[in-house]
Amino acid sequence: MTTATESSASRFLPNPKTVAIVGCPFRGGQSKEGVDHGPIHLVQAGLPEQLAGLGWNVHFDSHHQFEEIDEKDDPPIGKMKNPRLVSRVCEAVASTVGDHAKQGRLPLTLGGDHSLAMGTISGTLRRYPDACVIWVDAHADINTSETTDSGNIHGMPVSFLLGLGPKIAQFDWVRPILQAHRLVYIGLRDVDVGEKRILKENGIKAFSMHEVDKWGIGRIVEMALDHVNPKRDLPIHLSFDVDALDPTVAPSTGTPVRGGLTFREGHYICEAVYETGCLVALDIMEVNPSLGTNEEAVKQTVAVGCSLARSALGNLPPCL
Ligand SMILES: NC(=[NH2+])NCCC[C@H](N)C(=O)O
Ligand SMILES: [Mn+2]
Ligand SMILES: [Mn+2]
Repeated sequence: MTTATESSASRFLPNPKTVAIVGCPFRGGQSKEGVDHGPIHLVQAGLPEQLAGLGWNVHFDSHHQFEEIDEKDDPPIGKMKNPRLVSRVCEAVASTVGDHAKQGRLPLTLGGDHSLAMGTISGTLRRYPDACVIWVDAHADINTSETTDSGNIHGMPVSFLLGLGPKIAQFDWVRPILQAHRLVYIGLRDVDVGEKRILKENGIKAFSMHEVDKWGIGRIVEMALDHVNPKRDLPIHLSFDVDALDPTVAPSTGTPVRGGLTFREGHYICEAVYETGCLVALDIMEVNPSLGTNEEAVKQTVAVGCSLARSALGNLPPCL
């Protein structure tokens, strides 16, 4: 018989395990309204209580308060929209996430748009410099200020984390940087031309939906782990954009792309990462309760955000 404590062994977290929920009501990395309400809905749906039910000490006081910058004081830099705002918000998130990690807590960041991962991953790397990143997404989010078409910074956090593209003074704080071989993608299916070139030039490993179809999700997660964490002894930051899931599974998100992960494939990734005992930080991003055709779609997406987090934090299917 496996008890909750036995099955929750973690290589990096002190016992009893503590999760710090970092709610980030932020939308400045893209232009659609509503994604800033994502974290509020996830918490209202009972996520803190659900994690407590899995045996975690749950740290959650309130959502992150961000400074505001008037739009007229934040003109685009090149094509990049809201650059100063995004930079300052992510810098604040980096120190919050980094501090939680230094206190031995697992930061669970609720987005908000995916530009926030520039902050969350920077924070993780301050505590765990050898951490690897598993980025689950329909998109590569690796545009630079030069390759972006949209100008939305939620399509660029990875390039900043890797130190790619032109140096931009406002983002000087993004340190330490992530090494390309410590990053792996799962779920890609909408990658811009410039992004494809960047992935190739930097030898970044990516498992698109084509490979998921070909190998099945079990093999894919194994191959992804073999790439970034061959001995299963490095800390893992899992950054999960809910648009990695098929829009029939997670409809309420800003940039849905058909042909995505099934409900089980998405949850399997989270469960398998949990099982490594190496998870040190988790992001659940891009839940937008203002989008989706009806109330049911919103509820479903919020519920899926919560269940992905539960799976990554040890909620294995009942017979396991
Ligand atoms: N985090 C996301 N949902 N990113 C979508 C990015 C879409 C597109 N590649 C862009 O640069 O704008
Ligand atoms: Mn995406
Ligand atoms: Mn994303």
